[in-house]
Amino acid sequence: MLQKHPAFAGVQGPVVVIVLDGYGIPKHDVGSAIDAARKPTLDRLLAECPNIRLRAHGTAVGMPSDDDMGNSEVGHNAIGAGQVYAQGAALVANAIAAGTIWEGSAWQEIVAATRAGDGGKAGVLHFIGLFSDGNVHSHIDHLKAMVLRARDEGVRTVRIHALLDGRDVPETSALEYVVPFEAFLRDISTGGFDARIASGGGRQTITMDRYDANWPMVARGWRTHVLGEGPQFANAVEAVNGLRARHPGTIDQDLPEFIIAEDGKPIGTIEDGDSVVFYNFRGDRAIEITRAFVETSFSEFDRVRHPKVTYAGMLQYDGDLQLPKRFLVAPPAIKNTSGEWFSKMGLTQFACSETQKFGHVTYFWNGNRSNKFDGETWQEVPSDVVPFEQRPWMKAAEITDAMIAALQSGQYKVLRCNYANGDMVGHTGNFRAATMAIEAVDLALARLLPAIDAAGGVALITADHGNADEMFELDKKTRQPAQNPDGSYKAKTAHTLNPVPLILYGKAAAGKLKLRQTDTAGLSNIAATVANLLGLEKHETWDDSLLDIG
Ligand SMILES: O=C(O)[C@H](O)COP(=O)(O)O
Ligand SMILES: [Mn+2]
Ligand SMILES: [Mn+2]
Repeated sequence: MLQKHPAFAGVQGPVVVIVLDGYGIPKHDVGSAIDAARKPTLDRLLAECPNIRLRAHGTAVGMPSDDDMGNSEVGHNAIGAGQVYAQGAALVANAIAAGTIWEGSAWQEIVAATRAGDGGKAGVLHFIGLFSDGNVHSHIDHLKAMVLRARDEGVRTVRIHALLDGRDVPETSALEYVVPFEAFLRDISTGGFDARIASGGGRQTITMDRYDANWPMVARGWRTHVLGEGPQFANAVEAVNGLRARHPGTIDQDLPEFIIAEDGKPIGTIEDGDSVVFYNFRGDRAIEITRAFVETSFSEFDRVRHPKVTYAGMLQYDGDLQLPKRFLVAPPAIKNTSGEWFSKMGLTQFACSETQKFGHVTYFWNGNRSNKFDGETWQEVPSDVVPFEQRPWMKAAEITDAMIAALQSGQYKVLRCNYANGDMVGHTGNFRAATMAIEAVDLALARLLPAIDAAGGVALITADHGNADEMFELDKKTRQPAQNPDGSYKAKTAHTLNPVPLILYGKAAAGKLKLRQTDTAGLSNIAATVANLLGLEKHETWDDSLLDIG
């Protein structure tokens, strides 16, 4: 059990953690939607309340290096678990470097199903995944290593289904990946080995939906990858150029699907006897397409055909649901989360967000666990299914309504929510909309904070990583916002490497409680800080509390 704190009995009312998704602390005011936003509440909090900066990227959240930006998965894992685990990106890179990935039964079964046999028809090995080096969902180097290994182990035909990124990497960078990769595939396609990109499309158009927000997107991906339906091109370079010409101004993540065909026939439909590796390591956007492949009875959309394939995920995307059963690398085994221990202490917990971030504040928060702990209540506000630059307020008001109702009910001691705006609108690259997104969050806080005071509680206001703080690409050398020859700036859609704020709010804390800035302060220190605010000592596995009890 968590011990009573020796010096502090805890605040009388509830402790609320508010995650402003994608709200980093900007380095430059140029290109910062956070500087540009009118946000009187946040400005007042930063001026009047104890606040510090937290590290939210790189090794501080379990990424392979400090050049890696943070993301929602690793950020919410760190906040909820109070600890840093080596995350998917690092686990896969290590498994490839050490060669352990090839020794596992999953890889061997994938290869055995498609290896050229004596006379029998060898199947095709398909790789589907996000085609970039963003390292949030996937890394193209992992794909390269698997294609080479498959060739060396006797697979004859490889087909790649490339989801164009432009969201974790610059918004129109697809050809920087496609051109060298098609050249690499041509180089290695000798001696009877044949590897080619067979289909693809923008990641926000096909396949990579999450949290059941937009199944038609997954259906469209199925028709593309499995059935080979869509506009045809001779190769992926021509596809990207052709689609850009047909859809001027469309950034990579939003491009439509494409099919590579010869004489009108798609070169890489997925058939009985083939193997399929979904090579994203991150789960949220991998679960729906995985279900479409592995479930026998399936009613989310009409699959038309359900090929009998040997399917593997790069990781297991949901351990509780065992989805999928076959996976190449074991996911991090996250234990002793704050949700679990607060539950063991008999504390009631409330978690709320809108669909786009609902799994973040529940599943990721609880260490990738899809079931609730005792005493937990989860509330999902359905997200709009529209481009978020058209509705940058998203569901901030409705999440606030739900939080206020939960606070007024008096039923919960520990509450948490996620406002998706700064991140989801930040990913569109639309500066004006991102500014409005931050303003919507500020309005929401202006309503929520008085309800916390009325309940005698406190809030920790923070973020999981930056995004809206940098809406223009930075020059690689100077790290300043990069200008085009005509003086304009290039929009940036990805997360940032910036720290995030941690603000301690509440009349119940005023004057007595402060936050300690340390060199290493990061997201994984939040769980222990919450425990202290509840009058408890941290669990021994959690990183230190940042609460200064005066
Ligand atoms: O999946 C996405 O939308 C982006 O790749 C990462 O964003 P998130 O980590 O904030 O969800
Ligand atoms: Mn996020
Ligand atoms: Mn994001």
